[in-house]
Amino acid sequence: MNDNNPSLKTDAKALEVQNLFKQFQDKQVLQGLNLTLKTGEIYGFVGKNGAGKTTAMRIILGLETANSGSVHIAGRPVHFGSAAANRQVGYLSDVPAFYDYLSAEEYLTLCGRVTGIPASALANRVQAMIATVGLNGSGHQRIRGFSRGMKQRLGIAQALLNDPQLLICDEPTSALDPEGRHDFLQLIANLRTTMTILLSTHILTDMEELCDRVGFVDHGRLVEEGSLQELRAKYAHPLLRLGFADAAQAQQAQRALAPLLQLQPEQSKQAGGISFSNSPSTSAAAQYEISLPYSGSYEQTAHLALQTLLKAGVTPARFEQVNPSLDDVFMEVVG
Ligand SMILES: Nc1ncnc2c1ncn2[C@@H]1O[C@H](COP(=O)(O)OP(=O)(O)OP(=O)(O)O)[C@@H](O)[C@H]1O
Repeated sequence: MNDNNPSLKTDAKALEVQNLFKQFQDKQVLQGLNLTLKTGEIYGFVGKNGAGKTTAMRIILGLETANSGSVHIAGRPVHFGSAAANRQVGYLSDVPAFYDYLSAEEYLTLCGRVTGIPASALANRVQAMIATVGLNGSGHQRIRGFSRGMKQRLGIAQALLNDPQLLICDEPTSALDPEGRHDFLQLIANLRTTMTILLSTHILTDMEELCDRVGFVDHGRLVEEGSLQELRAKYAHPLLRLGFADAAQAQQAQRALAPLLQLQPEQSKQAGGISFSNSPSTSAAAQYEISLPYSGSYEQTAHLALQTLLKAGVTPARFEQVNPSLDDVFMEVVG
């Protein structure tokens, strides 16, 4: 697929957003957003509700005007309402809308006609897309009977119909159950290297496996970006997490470990200290929990912590190494 796709063979940036500003009434939504996607990468666009992700995506798609700034796709400028831009980009919304009295094949054929795919190529293209998204056998079925996951697959088929250089997915997994999410993410992973993909999401665990890079947007600005490895190294410190059977043991452990790690017990977890978890939903041992951030070797830290606890006469009910998740990094950057 995409053998004729020039963006995958040139040095032009797949997407270049420069200094984008957008105001709705008196609300400044985008405040100098810069975003550059390398050709062929999968990029996670992450931000809290209202950070400006959808607005940015709509401007990239030529569906919304910007007050100032520029958007280029594969070196070509995008203007509001520009059909040329739409041809280069495939778009999938969180809950795509269809004419659900049509079958998947009829719907894709209609979309292909509207977007000008030559009649001679259309039938084959529709079948190829149905196969790509794993809807074989369901092409004749009315969309009305499709599950959400199937609809999302059909949405991807529609987005890919024009052989876009850039695929933009806005919260594509938010309406799916875990199995639907898994299948959808696998489908996106299979598209890796055939095109450039920009995915916005709140479900950060979905990004962990999939994205080559992640960018955090906050108040309409890109505040940080990098590979997960880079972001973890910069922001997220690994933890030793220890669970205790009761509060007394946890407090005793806390006193013993505090001088060892040169941390004051009253420091908050965010400040890199020791904290108690008292979530009623967790097991007894997990309710009295101490988290110890560390840098350097896990083995050395774990030995030291265990020796200290044994000396203090406290036995942890649970002892685990916790690697920071993307959620932790996100909280650190925009929390
Ligand atoms: N057409 C509009 N008119 C007025 N305000 C708007 C319009 N579109 C978006 N906004 C406002 O712009 C802000 C950013 O919205 P946007 O949808 O871009 O954020 P988002 O990061 O995609 O958030 P979410 O994850 O909740 O979709 C919000 O405060 C929203 O209410």
